[in-house]
Amino acid sequence: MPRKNPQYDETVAAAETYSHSEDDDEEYDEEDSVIEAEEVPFWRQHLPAIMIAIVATVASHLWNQSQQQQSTLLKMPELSTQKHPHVNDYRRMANISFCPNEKVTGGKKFLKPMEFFIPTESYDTIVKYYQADDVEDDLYEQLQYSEKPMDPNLECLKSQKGLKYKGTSFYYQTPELKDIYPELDGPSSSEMSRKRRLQQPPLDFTGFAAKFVNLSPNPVLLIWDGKGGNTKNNRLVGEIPPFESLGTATMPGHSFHVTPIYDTSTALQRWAITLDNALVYYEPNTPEELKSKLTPEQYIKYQRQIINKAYARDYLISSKRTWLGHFPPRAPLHFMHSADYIGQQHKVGDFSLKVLSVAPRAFLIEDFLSPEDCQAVIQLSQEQGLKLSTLHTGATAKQTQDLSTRSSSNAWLPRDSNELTESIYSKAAQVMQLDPELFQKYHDSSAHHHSIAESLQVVRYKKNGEQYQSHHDFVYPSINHRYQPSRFATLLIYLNDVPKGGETRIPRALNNYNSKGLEIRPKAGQAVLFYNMLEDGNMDDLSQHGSNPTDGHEKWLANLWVWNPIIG
Ligand SMILES: O=C(O)CCC(=O)C(=O)O
Ligand SMILES: [Fe+2]
Repeated sequence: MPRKNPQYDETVAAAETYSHSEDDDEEYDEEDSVIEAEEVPFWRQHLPAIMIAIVATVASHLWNQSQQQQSTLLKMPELSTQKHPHVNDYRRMANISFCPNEKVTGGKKFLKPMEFFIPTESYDTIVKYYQADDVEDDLYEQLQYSEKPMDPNLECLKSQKGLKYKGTSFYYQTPELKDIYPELDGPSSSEMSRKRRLQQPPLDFTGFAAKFVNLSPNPVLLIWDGKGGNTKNNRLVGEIPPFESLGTATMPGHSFHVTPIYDTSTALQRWAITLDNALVYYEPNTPEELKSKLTPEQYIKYQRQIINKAYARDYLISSKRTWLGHFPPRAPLHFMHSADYIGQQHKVGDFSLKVLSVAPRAFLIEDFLSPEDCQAVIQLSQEQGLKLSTLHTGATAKQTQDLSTRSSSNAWLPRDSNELTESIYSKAAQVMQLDPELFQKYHDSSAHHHSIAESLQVVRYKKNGEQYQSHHDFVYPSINHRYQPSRFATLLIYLNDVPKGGETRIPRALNNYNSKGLEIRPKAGQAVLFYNMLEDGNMDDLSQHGSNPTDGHEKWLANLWVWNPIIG
């Protein structure tokens, strides 16, 4: 997995090959990054030296960090290294059924049943998904399982006749304006005036998430063609290992291509991406060729992608949204606050959450921190030292710095830095109605079994126009991970008042009035909670957000990212 170690320069980070291991306490950073494609052959040639440099850099970083933390460490409860009970009976296959007359419903408003059809060749792969749940094979490492699968769905699957298997699951139906503004949808308004009054003004931001899948047995590089179609503007998005995928935020009409990893001048395939064609496949071989050519390990990975492709098509038809996740769909384990209409209030203990946006779900929490606490957090981050912020493109990519995308600096504060950070974590858990025990500091390879929260990321934007372009906070997990870990929710905590510029912007927030979507002016001590995932397990493309450039005033905020179901 990519590390967020700021010392990891882009050349080194690009040298990382894909791996499932969580090997230190490093955390993800955001996506949307690009680096010069021309650099790639260099690091390929120098791979051994670079690998040594990685080990040395990470080791020295960890050592520095442990030294730093020891000096500030307080007496905190012993952290568990056990798998937390909240994932104990987790089943990846829980939200689908292959049995006739068994409707799987999410049991919630806006969750609608849907049918999907997958090829019958995928029988073995489906059985293995059930078996992996039985034995908790979290990274789908076993090719064969000795135990017989237990799930009754398999009997139903076996008894199905036909060219495809039919299954049921559910999708989240994006609310419409009439749901969000019930007062404008009253019986008094005639059909004509209702239409006039309920209309999203054309949004001035048209970006969206796109996902690229590599169905070839060779790794490829994904390259954004850049502005103006000049090859000089080409930017590397990242490497896509065989039968894996890579996502990035893009704009309509932008084009991308893939190349072999040793020859960035040969475009194997090129796509112009649109919102209704935002999930694309590089598939140079026929299924028959692949069947004869692939190892059993590769073939099952290929099959997982084929099932996902079929599911994605049916999901798009039902929900009208791109499926950015992986089959089998799995609703988040964590509680999600509902958001029925703008202005709705939820009382949670000492806090009140006010709905700012229904799609995506975003809430304002006043008085989350006192002005003194805000200052103390800023000071703590300054003592630690802020470093230029970095970016990454998801589970399969590296990270880098791109000042035109993200120009701020940041510092990371673990939960147990002091009593104040400790209290921020308990408040965050309270606001999200999640178990505070799950918000642990995570620091070793078993981390994903016992924490759902990253360290607090304190961010400073200088006053001269620093910004963060629209991006998604979710990451795209590998298809070969039973938990499909991703950033589920973001809690933004504003640490100072910013009278002009620097607004948080959610540019695609559904609303009746504003072409800019939703803009939030930072106010010290206020927090904003939004979800990056939907209740059907898909990533929420509408959660795309950014920070407007500052305009004469510094901006300070803290990000707290919460993962579902655990940190991967
Ligand atoms: O600065 C903001 O308002 C948003 C920050 C953000 O989206 C991030 O750091 O991921
Ligand atoms: Fe963000």
